[in-house]
Amino acid sequence: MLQKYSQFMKEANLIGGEWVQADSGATIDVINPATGLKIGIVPKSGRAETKRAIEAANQTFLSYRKTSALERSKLLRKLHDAIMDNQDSLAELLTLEQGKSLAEAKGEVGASAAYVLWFAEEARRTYGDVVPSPWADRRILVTKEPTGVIAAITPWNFPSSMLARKIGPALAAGCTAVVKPASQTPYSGLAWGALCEEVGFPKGAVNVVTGAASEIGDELCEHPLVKKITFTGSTEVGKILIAKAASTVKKVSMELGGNAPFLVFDDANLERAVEGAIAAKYRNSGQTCICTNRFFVQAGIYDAFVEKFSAAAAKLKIGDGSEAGVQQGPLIDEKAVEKVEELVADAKEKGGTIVTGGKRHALGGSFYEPTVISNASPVMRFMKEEIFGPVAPVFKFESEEEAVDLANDTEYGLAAYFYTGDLGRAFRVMEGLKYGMVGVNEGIITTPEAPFGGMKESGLGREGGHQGIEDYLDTKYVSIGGLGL
Ligand SMILES: NC(=O)C1=CN([C@@H]2O[C@H](COP(=O)(O)OP(=O)(O)OC[C@H]3O[C@@H](n4cnc5c(N)ncnc54)[C@H](O)[C@@H]3O)[C@@H](O)[C@H]2O)C=CC1
Ligand SMILES: O=C(O)[C@H](O)CS(=O)(=O)O
Repeated sequence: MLQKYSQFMKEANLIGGEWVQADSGATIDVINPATGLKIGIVPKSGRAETKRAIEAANQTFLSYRKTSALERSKLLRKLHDAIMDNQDSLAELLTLEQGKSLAEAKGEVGASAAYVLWFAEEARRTYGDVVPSPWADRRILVTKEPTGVIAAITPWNFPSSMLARKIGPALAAGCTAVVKPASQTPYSGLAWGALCEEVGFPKGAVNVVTGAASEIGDELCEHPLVKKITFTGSTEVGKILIAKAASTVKKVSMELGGNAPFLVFDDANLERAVEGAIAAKYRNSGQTCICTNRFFVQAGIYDAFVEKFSAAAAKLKIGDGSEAGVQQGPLIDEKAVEKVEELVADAKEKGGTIVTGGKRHALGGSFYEPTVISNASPVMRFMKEEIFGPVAPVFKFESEEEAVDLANDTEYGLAAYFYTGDLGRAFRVMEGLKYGMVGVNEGIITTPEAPFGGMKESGLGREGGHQGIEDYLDTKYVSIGGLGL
């Protein structure tokens, strides 16, 4: 039973340090995906509220940018501690609005804190350069300065950790932020606003606005005081934002859609591959941008893999994420289930065999059975379309070259995984895959120390790693003469 979340359930927007309602008084209902019941409301804000949030963020930026790196680092460490001190409450809120199991929600909150801690440390390492001057009487400096007001637009599938990957580096660099969480999962983002206030970030450093996505998005993309758009979500929306941001030449970071391949070679450790496959497919009920979308298994190990993988998938415990032991919750909404049903029907029409699952769960609502489909073929929609659900199509391949070609046959390039016991094959395949992130004999790879991001139409920029803060800094070259040297 969820009992601790209410303290963070903010039903208002945070603008310039004030918790306010929409100008019109309009609200949006927030629904628990597990029950279909309303859990609360949030303001339906629009352009006017967003404009005020941008202006508040800019006013605060004028002073916040002058804080020392050490000051910012200490504030971020306090934010890390506050998140961890409230991990259970924040996890309950996350499960309530998004549906994932409490265990996964706790993991996401922990990951959020880990990203904040990483950028607390990175805040003090935004080094510039002193360059040997070509002129005897001049000195050359290269400095790093905070970009300014940034706009962070986040998805419903990881409403906390996706924000951490944006707010963390922004505040570390000396930027201020206007955040637009997904309307399906606004409370985690609003809780971030409350936590930032609680630990002492100045009023206006973090502003959180909920409401009509396109209205808020247009204001964020068009307002001249917003210097950067950082977005996590679908490639379709990412392209809209890139185009709109062009009008004022804003910097953009885009973490977009995926179509992850998972290759299993005959020489793989089968038990390890099955364990990695379950983790890489069914985390968050398959609703992650780096979930495996296509399994490619070499002919010699195909039947054994399908048998063990489907048996493991069938054992997953399905239910309301707030219940103890639940491993897979509901999909986010009815539309998501209908998309999954379409893709499964297409596969069956084109010769796919349902080995386990393949239909809505007996719990009803937006629960769907963990599904494995064998005899998958490249003519199926799975090959090109992101499933974003607990369905695993398993394709067979003969040669290493064929596997890499099949894996790369997509406009996406976010994450890829493969299992092999052969070192030479590991390097050939790692270097042949056109993806921003590759798991070798591992199905879970995300960590703050590493740069998260994709190639091709999976995005621009990186989040995490030492690269993650660079997107929030501007480089300035200074040539100093008249020194009488
Ligand atoms: N590359 C990555 O790290 C990740 C990518 N994704 C991708 O996101 C998708 C699922 O998440 P969704 O939230 O459904 O994606 P979405 O693209 O529909 O929405 C993402 C965010 O953009 C907002 N939005 C939608 N239209 C907008 C507009 N015209 N202007 C401004 N904001 C707008 C939404 O309200 C939400 O806050 C999948 O394609 C998934 O692959 C999700 C998580 C991580
Ligand atoms: O939204 C997502 O899919 C996340 O990027 C996945 S992860 O960062 O939690 O691995």
